Amino acid sequence: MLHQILQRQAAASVKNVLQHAPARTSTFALAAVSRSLQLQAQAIRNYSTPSPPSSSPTSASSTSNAGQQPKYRQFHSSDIANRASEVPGFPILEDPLIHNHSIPSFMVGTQNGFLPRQDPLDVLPKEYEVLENLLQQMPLTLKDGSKGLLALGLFGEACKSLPLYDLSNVEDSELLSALYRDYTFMASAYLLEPCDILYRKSGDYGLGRSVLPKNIAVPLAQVAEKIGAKPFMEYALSYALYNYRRIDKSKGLVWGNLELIRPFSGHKSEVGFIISHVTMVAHSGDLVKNTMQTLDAADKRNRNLFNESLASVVSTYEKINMEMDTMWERSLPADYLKFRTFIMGTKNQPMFPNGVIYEGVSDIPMFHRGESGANDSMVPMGDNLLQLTESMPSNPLTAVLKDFRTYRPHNHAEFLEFVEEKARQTQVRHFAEQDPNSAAIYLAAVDQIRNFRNRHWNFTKEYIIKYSKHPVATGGSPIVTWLPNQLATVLKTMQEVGSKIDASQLLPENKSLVDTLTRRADAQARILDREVATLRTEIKDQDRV
Ligand code: HEM
Repeated sequence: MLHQILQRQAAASVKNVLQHAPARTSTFALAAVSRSLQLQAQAIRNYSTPSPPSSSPTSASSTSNAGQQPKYRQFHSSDIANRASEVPGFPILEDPLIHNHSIPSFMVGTQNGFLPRQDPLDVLPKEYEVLENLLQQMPLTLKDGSKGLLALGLFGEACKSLPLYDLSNVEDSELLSALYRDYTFMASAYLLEPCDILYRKSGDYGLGRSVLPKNIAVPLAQVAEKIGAKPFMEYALSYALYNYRRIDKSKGLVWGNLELIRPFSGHKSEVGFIISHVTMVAHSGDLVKNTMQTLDAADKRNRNLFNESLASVVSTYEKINMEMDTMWERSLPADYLKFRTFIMGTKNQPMFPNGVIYEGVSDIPMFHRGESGANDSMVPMGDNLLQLTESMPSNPLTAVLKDFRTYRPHNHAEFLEFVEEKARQTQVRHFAEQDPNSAAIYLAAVDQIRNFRNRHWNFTKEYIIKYSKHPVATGGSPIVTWLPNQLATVLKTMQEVGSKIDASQLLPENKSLVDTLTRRADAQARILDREVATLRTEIKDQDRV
């Protein structure tokens, strides 16, 4: 396929640039004692803002701030400081500290990347067995092939048997993460059960339940506050990245060795959909490492190291994009809408015009975006490193992009902010553009983000728009206009960068690389404009965000 050939050409040419570059003059030093001390202070600042003392979950006042961004509980951070690598200004774990149960499960690392530090806890302890059993009986199709509570329309009724668990004494971060995942599954299944029933009958979603009962709402708000999350299903903290089990514990996070912990539907395509995210994010440790090296090289104005590090960013994104391409066969387009209902949100969704009241938590209705890959951190990291975020148009669609960045583990959000700020300070794009062959690598890196977003736009057309005229995606963004807002910016950046490169200074292979990438960006920009114009006439409310 053309795009794969072009990808390979890009990688080969980037390698070529490097082969012709003078030998490296410095190496990236990962650990420095003085830095470690600063990191210790930083880590303690990041993780020790104490939360207010928790009281009984049955008291409304104890969790009344659950709709806002909660405070963070006290974490013991000495381990973080000792095992964090030298990075200019952000503690990144070199060692995921898998035995540590007092720091957050999600912390950016060079091994675990954006995945949790330890594999998710797959079965709840015995004291939560009613919750565990409900979740086991919940999916549309159970493991033995029989119909589960959601298929029978009995889930809401069955929830009445759930005790009001008091989570005020739970401090173990692994257990907190599992409880958060499981209560968010309970909440989404409960709120969206009527929509799924109607959708299966008529293709319409109707209205969801507007009150979350206190035996789900209170413990959910409580656990969300403890881990610093919103009290609603999230991409990383619940549905996708805290929802896999290794079949053989000694083997890697690869397709064939992973199964799902919590399905909504139990359909093979749901497994493929979720696990494909995990196998992509399994490469994110390298992405973090290479991103940090690129920032460090730009900071030091070390051209050779910059070229080498940015080329490694390109090749890591290439692996991630190749993994993404397997989605087509792991999760079939015609199946997607069979399980998608349950990952919808309560914000910007016609099914929840008045939001949701969390009984026993607050009388003010809450609105939350639904689970979405938009809350993955790999592309936002690339956007920030390559300074694409600051090129996004100033409009309500870009405001949605920024809002999505608050729906992720706190440490990921802080890391993204750090990368954005550091890239701005060191002027990554400008530094790349000062040298034509660096600019060629920069263009190849932006092209990987294009590759991701373009395939992704194809997914959206083939898995969703082909089968549904519902105007908003699971995260609450307008289905036709939001993704193209970002893809168009990427294409425009490629056109700009490509047109400024002095071709006479390029290695011969890079001449054709730059030419091919720039021309393709031109063509895609024209096609995208036409597609969006047509789809806007077919699907309503595309200007509403
Ligand atoms: C069948 C496959 C997929 C479909 C149909 C799909 C659909 C969507 C849709 C409709 C959005 C718009 C945001 C919203 O939810 O409101 C979105 C955003 C996003 N998704 Fe996916 N997605 C798929 C797979 C993936 C995978 C495997 C990843 C990998 C991490 C991913 C990452 C993203 C990202 C990063 C965004 C934000 C895009 C941007 O910034 O331009 N998605 N997705």
